[in-house]
Amino acid sequence: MTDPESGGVTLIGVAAERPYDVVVGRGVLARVADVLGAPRRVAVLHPAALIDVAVRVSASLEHAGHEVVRIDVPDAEAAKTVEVAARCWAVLGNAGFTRSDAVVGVGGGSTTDLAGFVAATWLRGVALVTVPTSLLAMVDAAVGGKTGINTAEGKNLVGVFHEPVGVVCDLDLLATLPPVDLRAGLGEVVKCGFIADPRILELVEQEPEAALDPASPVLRELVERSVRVKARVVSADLREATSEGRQVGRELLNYGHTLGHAVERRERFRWRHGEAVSVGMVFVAELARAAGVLDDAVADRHRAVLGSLGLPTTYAPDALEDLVATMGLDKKTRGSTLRFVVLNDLASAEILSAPSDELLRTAFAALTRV
Ligand SMILES: NC(=O)c1ccc[n+]([C@@H]2O[C@H](COP(=O)([O-])OP(=O)(O)OC[C@H]3O[C@@H](n4cnc5c(N)ncnc54)[C@H](O)[C@@H]3O)[C@@H](O)[C@H]2O)c1
Ligand SMILES: O=C(O)C(=O)C[C@@H](O)[C@H](O)[C@H](O)COP(=O)(O)O
Ligand SMILES: [Zn+2]
Repeated sequence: MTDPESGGVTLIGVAAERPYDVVVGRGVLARVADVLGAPRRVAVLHPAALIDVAVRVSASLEHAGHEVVRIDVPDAEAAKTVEVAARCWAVLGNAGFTRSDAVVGVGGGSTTDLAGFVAATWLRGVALVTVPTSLLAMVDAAVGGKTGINTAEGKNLVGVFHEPVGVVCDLDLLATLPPVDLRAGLGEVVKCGFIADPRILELVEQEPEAALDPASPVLRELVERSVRVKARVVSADLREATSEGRQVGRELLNYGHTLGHAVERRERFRWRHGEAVSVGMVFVAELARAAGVLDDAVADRHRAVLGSLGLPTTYAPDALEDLVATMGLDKKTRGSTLRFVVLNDLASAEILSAPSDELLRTAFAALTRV
């Protein structure tokens, strides 16, 4: 819903045990204090690169009477480790954080995933507000309550569901986001287009350069549409518990992630998440085509849309065995049965279980062809 009284701020509701809003607008950082309400201790987690934003958020919290502790965490995936979480727990313990206190994550998806994990685990759960600063975190990571850290065995293997009490997306922050990270965020935006909102695909196809411009109204529309997709899917299946047979619940949001997460691990997290998901979506499109469930037009559209944004659409030909081993630990896998979210049409998905080696090889061969 857009609130005309609030200067073009859009509020998108998420139905959780305690429903919350995603605030989307420009110059909206002060809303963090509104979300937190009565004064308390607040830990603001942020990477050094975003200290200016963290200081602004902290100042507005202090102005509202909160007692703020800032915690500088490593940048990007280096934040998502048990060692970093333990360092944050130590700060909270030493500062006397109780169950009435709160954690605020200011940063990209890596920071909000870590902040969520720390908030979920400290005293078995304190309030969390996410302040996503990257496109990817605004449209995906900061919304929906999935928190997590990585282990040597793979991506997000340790984590809990812990919904934020609010999400504040200040679009002005995208002005400083490096273009490579903006592009990676569009990987998740395009995912939302394929799984639920084809208008997103049309907007990107019509003006890919506007999608890559942080000041453009097109990008704002893409953000709002993507957040709506995420909010709708999450609200219907908060704990990713309702995929049954071929029915797809929250696992829908994992489109492209089965192979994508394996690529991230294989690349030692030097690839951006959104880049790996881009390759992962092309792979599942090829898998669905090879399995005879997806027509050529929709399958080909994956490569075309992602390629028009400069996202990767091919991968190393010799990697399949290694990737299959890593996918064995994907959260959708049951026993030794690999399960993939595939499309049978635009905005229509099903689960493809236990694909044969031949099917996997066929899809992978198509992915490695330039
Ligand atoms: N929990 C979820 O539901 C969910 C969903 C999608 C992705 N994720 C996770 O999110 C992570 C990826 O998030 P990401 O792409 O935001 O990566 P990121 O957090 O690593 O941020 C990318 C880079 O952008 C910088 N940055 C962020 N905002 C900036 C700004 N406004 N100005 C300048 N620099 C800025 C960061 O410092 C970092 O160097 C992955 O770990 C992924 O697994 C989680
Ligand atoms: O919110 C979800 O559910 C998602 O799957 C969104 C994904 O974009 C995100 O990368 C998520 O962190 C992946 O989750 P995982 O359960 O596969 O670790
Ligand atoms: Zn993702």
